[in-house]
Amino acid sequence: MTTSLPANLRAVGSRHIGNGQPVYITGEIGINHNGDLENAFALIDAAVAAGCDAVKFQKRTPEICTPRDQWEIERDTPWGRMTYIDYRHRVEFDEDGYRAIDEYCRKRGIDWFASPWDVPSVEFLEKFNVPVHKVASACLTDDELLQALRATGRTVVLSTGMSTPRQIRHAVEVLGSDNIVLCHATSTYPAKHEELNLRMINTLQSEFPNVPVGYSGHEVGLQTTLAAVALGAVFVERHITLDRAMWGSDQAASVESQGLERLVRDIRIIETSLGDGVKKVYEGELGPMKKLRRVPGVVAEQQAADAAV
Ligand SMILES: C=C(OP(=O)(O)O)C(=O)O
Repeated sequence: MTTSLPANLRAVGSRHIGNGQPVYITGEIGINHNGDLENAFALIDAAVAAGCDAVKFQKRTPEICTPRDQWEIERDTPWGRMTYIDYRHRVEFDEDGYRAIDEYCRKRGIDWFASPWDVPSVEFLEKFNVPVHKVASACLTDDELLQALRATGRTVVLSTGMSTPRQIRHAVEVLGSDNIVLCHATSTYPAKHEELNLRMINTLQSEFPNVPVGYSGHEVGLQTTLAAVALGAVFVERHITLDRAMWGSDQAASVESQGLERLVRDIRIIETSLGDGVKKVYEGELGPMKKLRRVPGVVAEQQAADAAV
């Protein structure tokens, strides 16, 4: 699993995340499937139609992830009134469910992975050949979980919402910097634009120069995620939904299928437009140069000489 790659690239199955690679775009299904495999398949279809590289889920062991004092609290759900712990089970897929998802994603030609929220969920996901694991911002301080993820040898995407710089540094140390992708995030749903702090992408790039940096967005709208790509994010994750009005805590801050198509289209345009930062005179500029420049230079020779330096 861990191979010797250039320092700023990370393996994701047969692909790579990092500079010079297409942005790895993930449609975060999370629990927006509401425990229904047909919804999950429809969301996978939407991600494939948009051109996403992957879909993502969240995997929890409800008894570990739900504080004991919350278990018996009753709530109204689309499936009737039930306790919180029963609801948490209702939105989890079992092994058969994930086998069906695995098969469907293979058939549709898209990667899938998940954020395990506890150690048994890491073991559960390891039964599948997932290309990468993700650490949710809420789990960044869970050293036991990070150690279990490190032991898998797979690339780990570490989200950094709701975290202090010291906590981020510690998590990077526990995971090891050579096998992770860092992800800037603000963990509010939806996140306010004035709290997105997108320049953190550059701060993370400077502090961890050999670690690819991405963005996990929870804002309303698409422009700010595109700005994240313009700032150099090489991994992007947005929640996706079949309908923002559906029941569920993450639906309202999610992107519907048409928005997702626009997002992927525009990310591909931006990444192509960013180029390599090396100045050149394009063939197509020679005609306008001839017409518009009063003092012609010797472009071809100079360009060849510059390239030789
Ligand atoms: C909540 C998650 O991630 P983030 O913190 O990036 O939103 C997750 O991956 O489950």
